This record gives sequence, structure tokens and C-alpha cells, in this order.
Amino acid sequence: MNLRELVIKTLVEVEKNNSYVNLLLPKLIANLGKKEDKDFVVELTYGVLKQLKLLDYMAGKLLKKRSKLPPFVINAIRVGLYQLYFLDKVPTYAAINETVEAVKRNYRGFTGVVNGVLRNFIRRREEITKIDVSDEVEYLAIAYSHPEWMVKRWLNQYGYTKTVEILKYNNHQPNLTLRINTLKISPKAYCDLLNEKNINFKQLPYLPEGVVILGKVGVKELPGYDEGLFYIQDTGSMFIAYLINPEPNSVGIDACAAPGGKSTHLAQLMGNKGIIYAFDVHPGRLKLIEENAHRLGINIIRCLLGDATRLKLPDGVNPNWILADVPCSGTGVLARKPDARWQKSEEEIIKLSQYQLEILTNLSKLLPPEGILVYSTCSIEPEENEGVVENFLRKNPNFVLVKPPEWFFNLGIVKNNYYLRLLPGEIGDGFFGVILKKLC
Ligand SMILES: C[S@@+](CC[C@H](N)C(=O)[O-])C[C@H]1O[C@@H](n2cnc3c(N)ncnc32)[C@H](O)[C@@H]1O
Repeated sequence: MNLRELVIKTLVEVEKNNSYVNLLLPKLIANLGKKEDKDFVVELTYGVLKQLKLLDYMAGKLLKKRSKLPPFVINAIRVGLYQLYFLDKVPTYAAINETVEAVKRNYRGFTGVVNGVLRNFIRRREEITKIDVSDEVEYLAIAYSHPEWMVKRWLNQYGYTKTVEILKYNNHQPNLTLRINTLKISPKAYCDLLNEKNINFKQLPYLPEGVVILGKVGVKELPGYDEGLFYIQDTGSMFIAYLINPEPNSVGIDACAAPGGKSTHLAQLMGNKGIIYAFDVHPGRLKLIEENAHRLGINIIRCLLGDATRLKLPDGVNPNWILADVPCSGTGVLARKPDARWQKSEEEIIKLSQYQLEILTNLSKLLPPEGILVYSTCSIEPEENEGVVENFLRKNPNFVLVKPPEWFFNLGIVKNNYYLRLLPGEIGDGFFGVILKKLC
């Protein structure tokens, strides 16, 4: 199978079964010998998934009857166009010939169509790539390949310039960011290991344990993965543990904890002293917390199956803090999940906000007076963020908002005095968090 064929088959599978590409792809490329081949397949698959709408717009100008084409052929055209438009490093002849070859092997009768479309693109490139649409929402949705409903909401919420920044960020390949496991190694010693391996990186000045890897490096190529010297985690996500800033020996609940990014960070801030009850509703995902905690050498996390909408704590457990890192639409992290933007809907956002409020309300009852409840999402939709919190506060006057630490203000990431709100591209991915305190 040539590399394009592998990409096309992956795209067909993702589209047909709504499969998660980040789970599917590693298995499919495992048998490819060369690293360049693996990188190429990942880049092409992720790229096509992100640019789907723009590619289909261009294909629409080149095709008469798209609806009659089998999914394999539609995806072959997308793969061909993506290479011709976005990948300067792929010679035109290779992009066309290899893609057409893949079609010949699978759908021989459509070879001419695909060949014709790709060659016509070369001839009529300027006309085909020009977006002849006057409506602003439709234009941006095509140009930056996002669903129209998303663009419309962000324009209403954040205005034109910010929206374009978000759209651009979502289409770029974000750097790998990692959190050094200070339970096992100091930030300085880990950075020395990166230097020894000639890996380019940038240490985050405001988060000494946070490191951005510059350039293409696989997780397993970084020093100390198996030894648990780091955890892959976006910068925005790392801020959430600092909203709680737990004391060593405190007792905490992470109510929606899998795969354990924030639980393990919290354990790290606690110096692996105290106890964290990490719940998740999905047994399979609970295992991921156990694996991660084990790899990182953390032994204060107790993993428990539980539904945060009706969670009961083990007898005698009186938490100092609770984290509600709730399931959300994930519109803050679309840059890392290329297929996600097409799998969301506006209705889902409203439904999720009701679910999130239910979780927050139930968790609030488990907290003793003076306890801290942190609510967080990786969504940038106000309904899931400020909306849930304001609704909650209206019904629960025994809770008040607490300001984030001073250094958050210095970074300019606090909105309206209380809300940590990061939009995609401001520092990294989009995140939201807020601290609530129970008065009585
Ligand atoms: C945003 S993710 C949590 C990420 C995690 N806190 C981390 O930092 O790695 C949300 C998690 O909530 C879980 N979840 C969804 N509904 C839940 C519920 N009713 N009760 C508990 N967990 C739930 C999902 O399985 C998912 O693992």
C-alpha cells in the first residue's frame, strides 16, 4: 500500500465510523519503517481533516457531480488537493501520480476523474483557490475550514480579529508541551537532559515545570518517558492545578479525572503527600489515571468509578478541595484534534452546559464550609463557562467567587477579575477555570 492509499483509507474510516483519528492512526502507522513516512502520513491525514471544508470547496469547482463518487475517491481528491495546495515539499508529479495510483488500485474506473481534477487544479489554480463568497461567516468558514455555526458564534462573542486568530491557531500544528515531573527531577536537570539530546525547547518563565518542545519530536524520543520524568500537558491545562494550589497533606476530589493530567499535577504540587480521590464514569479511562500515576511515581491517587452527577464520597472523607474538570465541547483544543470540529454541534453545547451545571451542583454538596471548588473546561463557549458558573451562583448564594493568584493577573489571563479565560493561541490551547468557595 502506498502512503497516500493509507491516508485515504484512514480518512474513509474516520468519516464512515466517526473514529477518533488520534486513536486510529498510531496503530496504522506502526508498521511503517521510516520516521519520515510516519510523519508524512500523520501530516497529510491531520492536514486534510483540518482543511476539509476548503478542500471540498475547491473540489466543488472542479467536479460536476461529486455526490456520485465513492468515499474513497472523494478522499483521494482531498488528499491530492491538499498536497498540491499546502505541501510545497511534495513535488507536483509525486502528489498527482501517487494519488492517482492509489485510486487505480482501488477504484480503477475513477482514475481518469481524479487525474483530471488534480491536473485541472494545477492549470486553474488561481481561479479555484479564490473564495468567491461575499458573506463574512461563510467566507471565513471556507477560508479557515471550520463549521459556519462555530465561526458565527465566535464572531459574535470575540469579534473579527480575535476570531481569525483562533481560526488560524486551530489550523496550525501546535508544539508538544510537557510538564516536568518535579517529584522525580528538577526542571533544571530535565532541561539539561533535553540539551544533551540536542532537543530545542523553551521553558515557560511563569511555569517552571512547563516546557514547550520546538520542532518535530515524538513523545518517546524525549528523555525519560518510561521513567516518568514528564507528562504531556498543554500550558492552559497546567494553570488549573494552580487555581487549587493544594497544600501538601490536603484531601482532594478530582471528580472527572481521566486520564489524570490534572490529578497528577495536583499530586505533584502536594509533594505526593495527602490524598486525591480521582473519579471517572468510564472504567476504561480510569485505568489511564492508574497507569499515568504509576509511571510518574505517584501513590496518593485513589482511582474510583463514579458519576459526578450523583457522586457519594467514601465514609469519613471530608475534602479540602474539589476539582470539576467537566466534560465539554472542547472548542479550546481543536488544534490538537483535527477531526473534532466536524463532530460538534451547537445543540450539543447547550445540552453540555446543563450537564455541567448538574455536575457542579452535585459536587458543591460534597464540600464542607471553607472548602474550595474549582470548575474548569477546555471550551471557549460562554454557555459552558461563565454561563454555568453564573447559573450556579444564582442558585447557591452560599458560594462566592475567589480571585486567582496574583501572577495570573500579571500574565493578563484573568477576565472580569475572577475568570481564567484563555482563547486558543493566546498562550496555547483554550481553557477556562474559576475558583468557588463555600461559605456555609
Ligand atoms: C475533560 S475530561 C477530564 C480531563 C482530566 N481532568 C485531565 O486533566 O486529564 C472529562 C472527563 O470526565 C469524564 N466524565 C464524563 N461524564 C462524567 C460523569 N458524569 N462523572 C464523572 N466523570 C465523567 C470523562 O470520561 C472524561 O474522562
